[in-house]
Amino acid sequence: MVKVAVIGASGYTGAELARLIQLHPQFELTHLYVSAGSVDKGKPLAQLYPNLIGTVDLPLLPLDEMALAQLGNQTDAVCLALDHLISAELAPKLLALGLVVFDLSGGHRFADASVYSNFYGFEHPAPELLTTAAYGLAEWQAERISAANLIAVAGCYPTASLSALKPLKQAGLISDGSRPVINAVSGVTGAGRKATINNSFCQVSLTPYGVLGHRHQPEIELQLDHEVVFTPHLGAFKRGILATITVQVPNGTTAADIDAAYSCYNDSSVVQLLPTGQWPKIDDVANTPNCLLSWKLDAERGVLVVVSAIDNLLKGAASQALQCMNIRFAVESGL
Ligand SMILES: NC(=O)C1=CN([C@@H]2O[C@H](COP(=O)(O)OP(=O)(O)OC[C@H]3O[C@@H](n4cnc5c(N)ncnc54)[C@H](OP(=O)(O)O)[C@@H]3O)[C@@H](O)[C@H]2O)C=CC1
Ligand SMILES: CC(=O)N[C@@H](CCC(=O)OP(=O)(O)O)C(=O)O
Repeated sequence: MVKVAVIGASGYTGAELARLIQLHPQFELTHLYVSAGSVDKGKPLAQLYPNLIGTVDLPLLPLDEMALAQLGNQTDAVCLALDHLISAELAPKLLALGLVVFDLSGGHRFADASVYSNFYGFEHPAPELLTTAAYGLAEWQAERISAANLIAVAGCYPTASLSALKPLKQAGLISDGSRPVINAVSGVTGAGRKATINNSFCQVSLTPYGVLGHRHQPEIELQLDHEVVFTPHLGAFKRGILATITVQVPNGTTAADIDAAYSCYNDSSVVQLLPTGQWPKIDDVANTPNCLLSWKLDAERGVLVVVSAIDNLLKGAASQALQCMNIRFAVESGL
């Protein structure tokens, strides 16, 4: 059994990940942590999430210096379901203890530290680590993930977008000089568990945010090696992301070319193509680890529309982290 602890376990992604690890036949969930001063320290996780009663019995422990120092003897891997800067500060300490670190935040997704000052609002505290991290988009980075001790689990919108776009890029089906246009809507759990005025029920409607400046635009561009225009939206539902992506394809592109590009997912149980004419819905992916894709081509005008749907807390975070853990420790799926 591989022993795993979760830090940030009372949050939305941490709680999902705790459940998935607990149910995995080859992982043992050892500890759940919150901050040293957390109002939830000492409470069983299942008190915060009663759907976990009988599944996860562990309490939320305060992560003080002593708990941190002991982790090296108590566990093999640690998952960070934390704010980006806190993750970036903790990761070097955990790696120094010999632990394998799976970071669900954006704290290690860029080799170039200047992205953190430009898009995240902080100077990265451990820039020397950034080139050692494997990007955790499971279907595309298995080789690097299997060899890394620091895995930067892919972002939620980037997962939806890249799952749709990478097969096209790989097949040369994105016109040179064009920028795919990604319009994506996320449910409110994407903003985390902490209450703010922007995620309060009566405030949420359907609106874009982060226009021409969201931190996921450079993440998508880096991993796609192609410029895009990305516009996120917040919608009045709990969980899920639906991305509608418009792509300019080269002259002469046929439906058979698109089919061939997406055949890379033929053996995937997670990323699945819907039959032509059937579009994914949020309800089809909420509470599942799947990414559902569907597309339509206007061959005459060279325009392709691809729709991609995921659960932001699962394929966009926790179940993707579990996929990465499966790859890193060479164990069976357990999803
Ligand atoms: N929500 C989503 O859809 C997605 C989120 N992510 C990323 O995953 C990370 C977690 O997100 P999410 O679950 O939504 O966040 P939440 O705000 O829901 O949870 C954050 C967790 O971190 C804990 N925490 C805060 N400070 C510390 C600390 N110093 N030490 C230990 N624990 C701490 C909080 O508990 P307490 O404050 O009580 O200590 C809580 O358990 C973020 O980086 C986010 O960007 C990635 C993909 C999707
Ligand atoms: C609806 C909402 O607020 N979504 C979050 C994205 C989710 C997230 O946590 O981003 P990472 O994947 O980079 O960690 C946002 O736009 O900041």
